[in-house]
Amino acid sequence: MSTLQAVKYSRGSLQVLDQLRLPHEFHYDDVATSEEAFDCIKSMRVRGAPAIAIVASLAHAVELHNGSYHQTSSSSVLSYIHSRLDYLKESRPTAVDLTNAINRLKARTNEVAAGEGESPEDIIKTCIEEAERILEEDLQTNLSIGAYGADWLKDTVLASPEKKVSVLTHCNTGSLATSGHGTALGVIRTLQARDLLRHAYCTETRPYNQGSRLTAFELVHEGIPATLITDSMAAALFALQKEKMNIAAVIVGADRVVRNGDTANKIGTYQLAVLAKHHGVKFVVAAPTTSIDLETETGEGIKIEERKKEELTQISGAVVRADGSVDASETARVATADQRVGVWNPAFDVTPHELIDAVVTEKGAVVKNAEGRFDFSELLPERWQKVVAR
Ligand SMILES: CSC[C@@H](O)[C@@H](O)C(=O)COP(=O)(O)O
Repeated sequence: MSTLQAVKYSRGSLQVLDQLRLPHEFHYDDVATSEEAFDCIKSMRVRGAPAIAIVASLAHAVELHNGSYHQTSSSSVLSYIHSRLDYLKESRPTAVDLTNAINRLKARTNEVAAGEGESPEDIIKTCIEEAERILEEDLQTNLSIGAYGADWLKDTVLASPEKKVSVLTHCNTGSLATSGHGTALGVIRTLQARDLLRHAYCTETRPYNQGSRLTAFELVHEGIPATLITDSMAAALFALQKEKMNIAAVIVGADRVVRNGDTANKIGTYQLAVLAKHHGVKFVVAAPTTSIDLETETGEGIKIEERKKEELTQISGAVVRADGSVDASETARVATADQRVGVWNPAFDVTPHELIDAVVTEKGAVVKNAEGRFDFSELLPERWQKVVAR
């Protein structure tokens, strides 16, 4: 079975799967410039914190590879690269992976430019190679998150190995949101591979339906036993199915985990954390360390993206024929509300750290300390030092 690929990259060429057409149609767009990447990210043809960072970095790498800078000085190439990266950073504000990737590319190109006799070509080559490393590292990162997450759940909620665990997830955090395997969905995949998973539930994830369009699709594609629910069914699921199905954890991804552990993720995550607490279900955030923002102290400092009203008042999909089959060649956009109604459409919410039991990263699982706070100083000693030194 082939794994789903959000991006296809070789040096000088980037193709990005148009996720707005899923699950009915597979179509890759060529993305060769920063402008094309900006549009692709903003319109959510690619989405998910790690995938956004990967597409921005690689699109700029492609742009550099295909450009001609032979007559330019090192300093002008450096400032060109940095201005393109700054532009890309504005495409979506909440996921910090993008900012972290851009800071990494800037720091690496600064380092090379500061060396003696480095040519514009050296700076360009460095930027391209660093962007490629971001892609390569992400897959390994996700596999590690999967392993640490499955270990943590096995140690924490599995009464006995025979008693497999069921979990609920929200939004999409799988291969389509990353370079492969996924974060929260990566944990579910690893549980399944270890024969520890009883059942996976996924929410529809209104208003953009990443859960029904993407996660449900990935779960079916991977042959994982799964059930789709609407966001509003989570409380009833815990009340009526928790004991029977041994639903032991909610596992979600993150767009930004700040210093005290408060976590921004897809709208609807916070209400799931409240419900999980009420029903004695563990609440786990699975995210790479690139989603951790040590600069921001608490969730109050996170900028939440607000999106256009049509995401609530309209929906698009493939046409269903009278016999129940889906005609992928015919799509329709339909109104689901009076188009004049006022709309509030925050794309993310912040789950307070009090409601989170563990943050699972590629370096291990972090739980709260005796004071009830997450402490990332041991996980990220260098980044921590830089922050506290300020
Ligand atoms: C591994 S992706 C983690 C998060 O980015 C994901 O849960 C999420 O909130 C995605 O939001 P989206 O608006 O689809 O980019």
